[in-house]
Order: sequence, then structure tokens, then C-alpha cells
Amino acid sequence: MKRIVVIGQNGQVTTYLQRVLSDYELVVAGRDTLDLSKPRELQVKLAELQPDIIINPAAYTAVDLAEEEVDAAYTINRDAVSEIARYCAKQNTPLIHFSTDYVFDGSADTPYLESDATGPTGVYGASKLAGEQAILSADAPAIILRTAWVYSNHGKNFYKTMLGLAESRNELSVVSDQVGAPTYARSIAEGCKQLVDIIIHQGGLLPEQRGIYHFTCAGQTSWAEFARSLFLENDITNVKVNPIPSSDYPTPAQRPAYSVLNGEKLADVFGIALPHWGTALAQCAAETKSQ
Ligand SMILES: NC(=O)C1=CN([C@@H]2O[C@H](COP(=O)(O)OP(=O)(O)OC[C@H]3O[C@@H](n4cnc5c(N)ncnc54)[C@H](OP(=O)(O)O)[C@@H]3O)[C@@H](O)[C@H]2O)C=CC1
Ligand SMILES: Cc1cn([C@H]2C[C@H](O)[C@@H](COP(=O)(O)OP(=O)(O)O[C@H]3O[C@@H](C)C(=O)[C@@H](O)[C@H]3O)O2)c(=O)[nH]c1=O
Repeated sequence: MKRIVVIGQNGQVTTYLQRVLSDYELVVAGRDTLDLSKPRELQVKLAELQPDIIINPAAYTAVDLAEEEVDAAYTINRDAVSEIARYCAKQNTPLIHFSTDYVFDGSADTPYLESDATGPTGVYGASKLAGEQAILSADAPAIILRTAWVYSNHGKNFYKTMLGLAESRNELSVVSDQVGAPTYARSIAEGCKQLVDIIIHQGGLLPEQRGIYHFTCAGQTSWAEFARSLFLENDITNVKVNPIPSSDYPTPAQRPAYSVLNGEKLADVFGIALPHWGTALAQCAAETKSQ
């Protein structure tokens, strides 16, 4: 049985990967096994785990705090990723790594292609971009999946923040001038499993399949519309969402105004496409209600 090492323990994507990858021998490597804040240990520790495939959804994801904790963000999102990629290049071990829509500056008005110029507006996005570059320059057999606006019933995310606020408030102000694609962590895990199945079936990653892919739910919306929709799906009708400009919700890190990603490359190369964000939201809300 092929051994898949998934890095991280309680992250959103890791949580759902653990549910969908049951056909494989799964090693979930938490901080006690692989601590990404100690990059220099990683080559030896990975060798001990003997992975057939590595999936890395672990990252420093605190977008605003990253503006202060710059070193921590770069250590985890760039330096650790560089060590993982060097291991994968040496051992010819396929790597599936996750990146973000926040590598873009948000000035586009049509969905971003993988080949479009990047321009992160904050430390988190810049450190994730540096991680992508480290993988590409290590020449590892790797796929980099840029996803966006990840939410679920686990961990810290906008969906849970809104449901939490709805318990004590009947009016919320939410930005309406940032547009993207909310992506359910379960949809990510299911798409990722399809990718793992293909890689295992092929006996590895073909050279022409390496590189960056956009990997979000289909469609687009604003955070304000997403908030409205998630309340509706959860039968919450007593909370009013007031749309506001980003200038009325100042944050330490600036977010891209537009970060919709074009997913055609993944569909063309692997035949994988994630559901529309509205469909996935209904699935997530069904899970919320069943809890
Ligand atoms: N969340 C989002 O909205 C988006 C996320 N992404 C990217 O997708 C990927 C998955 O995101 P998501 O599941 O939401 O992430 P989460 O924030 O839910 O989880 C982060 C994971 O990283 C792990 N981690 C953090 N620091 C370390 C460390 N020093 N050593 C080992 N593990 C560590 C955490 O470990 P522990 O379990 O111990 O806490 C956790 O498992 C990330 O690469 C992220 O950049 C891209 C776009 C949007
Ligand atoms: C809680 C809240 C947030 N907002 C705004 C702030 C921000 O512009 C937007 C989203 O807020 P959050 O801080 O929850 O989301 P944020 O941390 O920016 O989410 C990002 O996380 C990283 C990891 C990614 O890679 C991105 O794709 C993206 O998902 O909503 C409101 O307008 N009103 C509110 O009450």
C-alpha cells in the first residue's frame, strides 16, 4: 500500500484529507513529527517517514499577524517548503503543495491564469509566493495548487467567524469590494484525492504535469455576498449584512480586490474541477446542521 505523508494535524484541508484518503496508508505528520518552524530538521525526518507522496497543506496562515511575525511566516512558508522540495527532488517523491490567491495584487478583472504576473500585497502572500518559487527552483516533481477563501466546519475561517458573530449580533458590516471564490475544504480534499489516484496510477508525476495549478470552487462572489449566502444556507434570517468598502474595515494586511482564479488548466491536464461555490456551501451547511 502506498504511503502518503500529509503535513499538519488540525488544519482545515488536513482534516478532510484524513477522511477521503482511506485507500492509502496515511501518515498525518503534526508538529511533533515535522515542525515546519525548524526547516533544517526536515530532510532527515522526511527520510525516516519514507513517503511515496507528500501532501503539504501546512502553512503559516494568519494573514494579519504575518505583517508582524514576518520571520515566522517566511520560515514556515518558504524555508520549510524549500527543504521539503529539496527532499522530493532528491528522492523523486511527488509533492502536492498548497498556495494561495493572495500571491496576486488583485488588479485584474478577469480570472487569473497560472501564467499571470504575481504581486502579493502582504507578507502572507509574499511568503507563500516565495514557497512556490523555492519548489520550482528545486526542480521537484511537484504540483502547486493555488486555492482561495478556504472555509469549513473546522479550524479558523470566515464561515465559522460569521456563524459565531451571528449568535450575538443582528447586524454585521462586511466588505463587498473584494471578490473571490469561497472554497470548501472538503471539495479541496476530494479534488486532491483524484489527483493522488492519478499520480499513483501513473506511477509518479510526468515531467509535463509539474507546476502551478489554480484549484478553487467555481464561480465568484464578494465576502458580503458570501456572508449573506452562508446565513441563508444555515437558516439564519435575523442577521442583516451591510455591504461596506474595504476602507471601512481597515486591517494590517491589504487583501486583493479581485482574486478569482481560472481553473481550466487543472481540468485540461487532469480532468479535475471543483464544484460551484454555492453547491459546496450547501454541502458545508448540511454538515454544520448535522453536527
Ligand atoms: N485558509 C485559507 O483561506 C486559505 C488557505 N490556503 C492555503 O491552503 C493550505 C491549507 O490551508 P488551511 O487548511 O486553511 O490551513 P489552516 O490554517 O487550517 O491550518 C494550517 C496547518 O498548518 C500547520 N502548521 C502551522 N505551523 C506549523 C508548523 N510550524 N509545523 C507544522 N505544521 C504547522 C497547522 O498545524 P496544527 O494542526 O498543529 O495547528 C495546521 O495543520 C495552506 O497552504 C494555505 O496557505 C490558500 C488559500 C486560502
Ligand atoms: C470578520 C469580518 C471580516 N471582514 C473582512 C476582512 C477581510 O477583508 C475579509 C475576509 O476576512 P478574513 O480575515 O476572515 O479572511 P482572510 O484571513 O483574509 O482569508 C484569507 O486567508 C488566507 C489564508 C488565504 O490564503 C486567502 O485565500 C483568504 O482565504 O472579510 C469584514 O468585512 N467584516 C467582518 O466582520
